[in-house]
Amino acid sequence: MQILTPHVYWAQRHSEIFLRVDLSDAKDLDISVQENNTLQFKAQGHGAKGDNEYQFSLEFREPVRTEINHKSTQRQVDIKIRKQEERWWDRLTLQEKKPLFLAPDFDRWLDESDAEMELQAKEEEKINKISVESRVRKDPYLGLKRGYLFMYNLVQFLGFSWIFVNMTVRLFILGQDSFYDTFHTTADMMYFCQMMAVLEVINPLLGLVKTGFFPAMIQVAGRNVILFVIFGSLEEMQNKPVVFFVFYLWSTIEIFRYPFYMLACISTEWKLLTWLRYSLWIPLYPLGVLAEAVAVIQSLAIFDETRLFSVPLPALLGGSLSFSYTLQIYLVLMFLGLFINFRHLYKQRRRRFRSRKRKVQ
Ligand SMILES: CCCCCCCCCCCCC[C@@H](O)CC(=O)SCCNC(=O)CCNC(=O)[C@H](O)C(C)(C)COP(=O)(O)OP(=O)(O)OC[C@H]1O[C@@H](n2cnc3c(N)ncnc32)[C@H](O)[C@@H]1OP(=O)(O)O
Repeated sequence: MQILTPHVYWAQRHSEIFLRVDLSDAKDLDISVQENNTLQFKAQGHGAKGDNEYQFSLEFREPVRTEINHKSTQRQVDIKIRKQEERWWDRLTLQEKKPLFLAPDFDRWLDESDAEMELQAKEEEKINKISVESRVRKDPYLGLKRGYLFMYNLVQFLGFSWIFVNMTVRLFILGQDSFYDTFHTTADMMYFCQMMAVLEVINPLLGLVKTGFFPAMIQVAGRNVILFVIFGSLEEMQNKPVVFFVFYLWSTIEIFRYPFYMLACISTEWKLLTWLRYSLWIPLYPLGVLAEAVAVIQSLAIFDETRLFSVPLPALLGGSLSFSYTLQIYLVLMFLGLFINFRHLYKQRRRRFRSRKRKVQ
């Protein structure tokens, strides 16, 4: 009886061999690797010579493991065999002359260097997976932390947007007249947002964000002195145009900063928003500090006059020490704070754009 041989296609990787046997609807498969390192294949199926029994054997170039992985589909039989040693073979069979029924499987074919690159990519993928998994495992509260930060940023974004839109609309409708009652129309919301902002000092302490504690403290304390001490406690300050400029400058940066953080919480980035977050402060920060300094200077005479927060002194030293002296020291601190935070933001900007450039390369 004539022995029919199917067409067999092969490809290899460093650790395994793939065989594709061109036999459709194969049944009664008998596939094994014998002790002499030879693969024996026998099956009933539809091949080049119609429905028949087909068989072949292949003595491999180097030792292989005896366990075989195979899958029969409607079109073919796929066989995977592991090499004993992870090594690239220069041919499949021990005999130099290639059997006639054997051909390269070009769908799977890789030469040695491509296979090495594939191996490397797989290794890297494995390492990445392990590092992501270990990060998640290390921090079981990651979802909770991100959820909290997302909500915090959302609330701040809504608060500052309300202030910004309210002031802009009033500016368009009332023109310069809107400068004089900024405080009465927006102070409640600003109080709320700035009280919440205290969390921005606590968050880095709890390790929730990578922000430095000092820059955040300077920012929050600096604004709260202006809001609660200068504007909040002196009615005479509340209808001055400077309130408009201070609130407008604060809210302009925040309507970009908080959405940027919200996106960071869901590992998303919009390039334009990132650029605005890390660029707008360049003009806004000095202008903000200037407006705040004007507010402090305008308040000095009022504190002298009202003696609010003045420290009682022995009669010999002349009654009381006006709070305006403390504010004069604070004015110096403000410019020191401006310098520290300007440098911090400049570094953050460089880090951000440098790492983005590296990612693009
Ligand atoms: C007791 C005595 C006190 C004396 C103080 C006296 C000095 C007073 C001087 C005060 C001057 C203040 C003037 C100021 O009020 C004027 C103005 O504000 S004018 C308007 C313009 N202002 C600004 O542009 C400043 C805006 N503010 C800020 O940018 C921040 O508050 C600041 C702390 C200055 C810097 O932010 P940060 O360090 O957080 O930088 P990053 O945004 O790059 O964030 C670093 C990474 O942390 C992640 N992060 C941070 N916060 C969050 C959050 N809430 N949710 C999620 N993620 C967050 C962020 O994504 C970064 O991560 P990654 O590096 O992975 O991207």
